[in-house]
Amino acid sequence: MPTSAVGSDQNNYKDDAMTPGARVSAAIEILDAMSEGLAAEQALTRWARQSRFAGSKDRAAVRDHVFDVLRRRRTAAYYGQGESGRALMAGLLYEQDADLDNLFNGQGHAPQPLTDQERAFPSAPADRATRLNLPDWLVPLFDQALGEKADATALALQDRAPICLRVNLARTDVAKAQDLLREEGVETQPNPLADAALTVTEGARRIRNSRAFSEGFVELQDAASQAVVAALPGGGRVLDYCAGGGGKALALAMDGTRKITAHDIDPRRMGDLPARAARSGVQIDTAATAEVKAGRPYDLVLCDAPCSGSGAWRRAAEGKWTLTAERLIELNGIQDIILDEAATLVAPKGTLAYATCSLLREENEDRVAAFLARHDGWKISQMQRFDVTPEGDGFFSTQLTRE
Ligand SMILES: C[S@@+](CC[C@H](N)C(=O)[O-])C[C@H]1O[C@@H](n2cnc3c(N)ncnc32)[C@H](O)[C@@H]1O
Repeated sequence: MPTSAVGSDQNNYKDDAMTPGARVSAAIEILDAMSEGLAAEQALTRWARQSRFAGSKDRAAVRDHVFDVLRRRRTAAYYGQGESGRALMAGLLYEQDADLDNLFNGQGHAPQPLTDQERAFPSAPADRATRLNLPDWLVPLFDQALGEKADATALALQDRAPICLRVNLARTDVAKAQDLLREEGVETQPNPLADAALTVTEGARRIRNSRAFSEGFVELQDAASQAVVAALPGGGRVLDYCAGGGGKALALAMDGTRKITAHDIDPRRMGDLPARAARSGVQIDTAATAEVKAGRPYDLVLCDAPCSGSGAWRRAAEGKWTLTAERLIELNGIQDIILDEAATLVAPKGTLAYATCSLLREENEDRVAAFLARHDGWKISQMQRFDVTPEGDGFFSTQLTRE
């Protein structure tokens, strides 16, 4: 075990064995590893393996530093006057008004003190894209999609996302779930976006080990994502066409009125779904593409399509910097194919629901318009946009019905 990275309790494997400065050094090391091509999660995992001395609070603090930089990479680089891990951390901490002298003090494993040149932080950026922490090419797309909300939305994406839970109403009610969570040190408050949604206000790191979670009383799920499902028609045969890990399928199953089939082009993504469904006490069948076709028609087909994830860039901030115009066009092609395939599976008078966690018109309204231009006999029965807020992620959903 390295010794100088830890404080005076270095042999006790405490939750917070590292000094604040050592945590900054760790974040710098991880950001530098990312500039050599590692993804954030890979770089964090590698650091954690090499840093067994770090306690859970240390790991959480280092992770927060890294993801804070990813959300604010452009302003961090601007204030830090460079792209190195050290420059990014200095820029971020300057922007956060942190005590730089204390953090960059060269003691133990803390980073060396800032040089005079590093300390010459520039004044606030005049450039709009930098100020909004967006790549240049995305600014017009934000303007087109969000109009006067564009700046506020981009700025909201700089902050940490809320941690939301879905109370499994198949098992319990909201008040009982809150009590159960409270007994285990997790404080919550009702989230206005959906009846079963809670926002975690304290003890988020205890959720995964809690009885409430392990016994299926609550699931981690963004509140806007829950609201999208809550707006869907109840009853009947339902196909979750892009089920992935099954978050929406589980939410769909909760009211017990629907017979649910989950499908994904990559069935491995649904690998945990049977266990998650069993834990939640709900029934979800998984099916391959051929079985899904044989089993048509469905009263409701939900397409929770792959997308840029721009509405959820607070959680997956790397996407903001790795998305390209070419990839966006590629995603649009996939989204069109999914809608075309799914439309063939919907019963007469049935509903085709399309959802993305994207903010961009290209992935949302434009895909729906293109679908309607390709297919006669469908009409929009509902269309909703969810803003990026302290309550939930940005989302888009449309319900199309067969005339
Ligand atoms: C946004 S994710 C789904 C998330 C999931 N619904 C949830 O709530 O946890 C999109 C999923 O669509 C799947 N997918 C991509 N192309 C597809 C296609 N042509 N048909 C069906 N699924 C597809 C991907 O494998 C991915 O798992």
